Amino acid sequence: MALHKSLSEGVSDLALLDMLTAPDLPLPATKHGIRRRDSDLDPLLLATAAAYGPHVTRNHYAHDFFPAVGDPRAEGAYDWTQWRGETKQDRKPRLKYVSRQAPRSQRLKDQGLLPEDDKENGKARAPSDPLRRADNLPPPALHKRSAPATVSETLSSTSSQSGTVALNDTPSALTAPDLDVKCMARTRVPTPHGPIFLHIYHNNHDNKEHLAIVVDPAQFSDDNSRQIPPIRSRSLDAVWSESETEMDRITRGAYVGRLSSISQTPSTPSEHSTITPEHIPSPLVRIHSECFTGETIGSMRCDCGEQLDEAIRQIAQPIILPSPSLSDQCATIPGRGAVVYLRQEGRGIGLLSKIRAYNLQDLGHDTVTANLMLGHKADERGYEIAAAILRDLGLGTEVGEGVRLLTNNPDKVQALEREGIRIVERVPMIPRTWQRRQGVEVHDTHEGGIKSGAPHGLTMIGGGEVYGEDLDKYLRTKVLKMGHLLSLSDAPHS
Ligand SMILES: Nc1nc2c(ncn2[C@@H]2O[C@H](COP(=O)(O)OP(=O)(O)OP(=O)(O)O)[C@@H](O)[C@H]2O)c(=O)[nH]1
Repeated sequence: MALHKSLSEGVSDLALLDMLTAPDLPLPATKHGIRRRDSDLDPLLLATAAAYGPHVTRNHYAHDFFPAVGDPRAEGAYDWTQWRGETKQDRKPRLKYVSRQAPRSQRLKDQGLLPEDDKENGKARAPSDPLRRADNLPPPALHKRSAPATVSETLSSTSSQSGTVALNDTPSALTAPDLDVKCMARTRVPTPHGPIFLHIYHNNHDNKEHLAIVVDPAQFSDDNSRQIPPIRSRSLDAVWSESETEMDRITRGAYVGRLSSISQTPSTPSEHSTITPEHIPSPLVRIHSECFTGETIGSMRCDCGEQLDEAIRQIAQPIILPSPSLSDQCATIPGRGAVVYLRQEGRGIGLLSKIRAYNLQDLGHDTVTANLMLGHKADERGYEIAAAILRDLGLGTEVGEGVRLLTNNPDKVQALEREGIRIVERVPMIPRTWQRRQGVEVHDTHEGGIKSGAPHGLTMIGGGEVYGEDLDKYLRTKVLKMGHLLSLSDAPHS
C-alpha cells in the first residue's frame, strides 16, 4: 500500500514536470498514461533549479530552446540577448536545448575577473601597477648558459654562423623563450634557526611560484665595510619602471638593512660583487623539492620535512674562520647560503600521483616502481629554474665563488653543473637518526628557537628527527635504486 502510494506520488511528480518542460510536440504516452521523458530539457535539471534558487544554477538560465545552429561561432551563437530570431537558412525542424553563452573562462575574462597573464594568486592587476610589469628582468648576461640548450639557441647559433639570418628572424613557432626568472617580492621571516629572507620568484616557463630562502643575517647590520658580498636578488633590486616609487620598491622587498618604522632604505640596482675573500667558505646551498606530506602534515613516509629543517639549520650555523696565526683567536661570521624551494611535488609527478603511488607502495612496491606503474618516470624534476634563481642571487656564477651543495643526489649535482652552476663541494645530507647513531648531537638549535629535545618524529621546521619503517624503505630505495650517496651501514636498522 505504502509502495503504491509513493509510486503514485512519484508518478504525479513526473507528470507535473513533464507538463512544465516538454516542448509542444505530441509525444507518445507510456502504458501508465505518462508521456515519455525524452524532452531535450531534462525535467530534473529544472526541478533542481527551482528548488535551489537561481544563485546555484544561474548559468542554466542562459540556456534555452533554439533551432540548432550549424556553426556555433555564428553571430549571436553564444549570446542569447543578441539572438534576433531564426532566418530561413537557419531553420531546422528540430528544437535543440543549447547554451548561448561563451565558455566560462571567456565570460570571466570579459568581466575582468580572470587575469590574462598575472600568476599572483589569480588576482588581476591594473596594467599600470608597477608590481605587474615584467620589463625589468635581469640583463641577458645573467641568464646566459654555456651551451645551447633550447631549439631557439641552437637555431640562432647556426644562423648567426652562416650569416644569412638575423637572430630575430627565427620563426617564432620554432623558438622557445629563453628562461627568465624574476623575484617578485622578498621579506624577512623569523624562524627557529634565525631570520631568513623569503623570496618569491616568477618565471616564463611554468606557472609555479618557486621560492628562495636566503640565510644572510649579516644584511641586518649597518656595517657597510664588510667584505663578503650580500646574497641579493638582481631582479628584485632592479628598478622596475620610471613610475615606481620608493614605497613600491620597499613594499616588494627592495630595501637594505632591517626594515622598520624608522629604517626604510630602498636598495640600489647596482651590480653586487660575487667575489668573496678566499678564506671565507663558499655559501651552503640546497635545492629542495616541495613535499606537502613531509613538510606540512608531518608525514614520516619520507624525510623531506626534516631535510628542509636541517638544511636551514646547517646554513644558519655560524662559520668559524681559521685564525691567521696561532696566537690569534678564531673569528666567526654568521652563516650564509640559500635553499631554493622548487614546486616540483612528488619528484615532479604532482601530489595526486604521489598519493596514488603511496597506495601502490603499501601494496609492496617501492617508490621508483610505483612511479613507473602510474606511467611516470622515476624522477621528473628539472633544475633549470633553480639554476636561474641561483644566478639571480649571484650564487654559483661563473665569475664569483662557487657553492657548497647540500645533497646526496648525484643527478642533482650533474644537472646543476650542466646549467653552469659552479659547485665546489657536495655536502651530504645525513638523516638525523643516522647522525645520532654516529654520536652527532642533532638538536643544535638556534638561540631563541626551539630548544633541544624536540619530540622525535616532528618533521616541521624546528622539529626533531623522522623515523619508522616507511622511512627506512624510502631511504633504502634512494640508495639502492637512485644512486643516492649514503652508506646503508650507517642506518640504525642495518
Ligand atoms: N613520487 C614520489 N615522490 C616522493 C615520495 N616521497 C617523497 N617524494 C618527493 O621527493 C622529493 C624529494 O626528493 P628526494 O628524492 O627525497 O631527494 P632529492 O631532492 O632527490 O635528493 P637530496 O638532495 O639528497 O635530498 C619531493 O618532491 C617529495 O615530494 C614518494 O614516495 N614518491
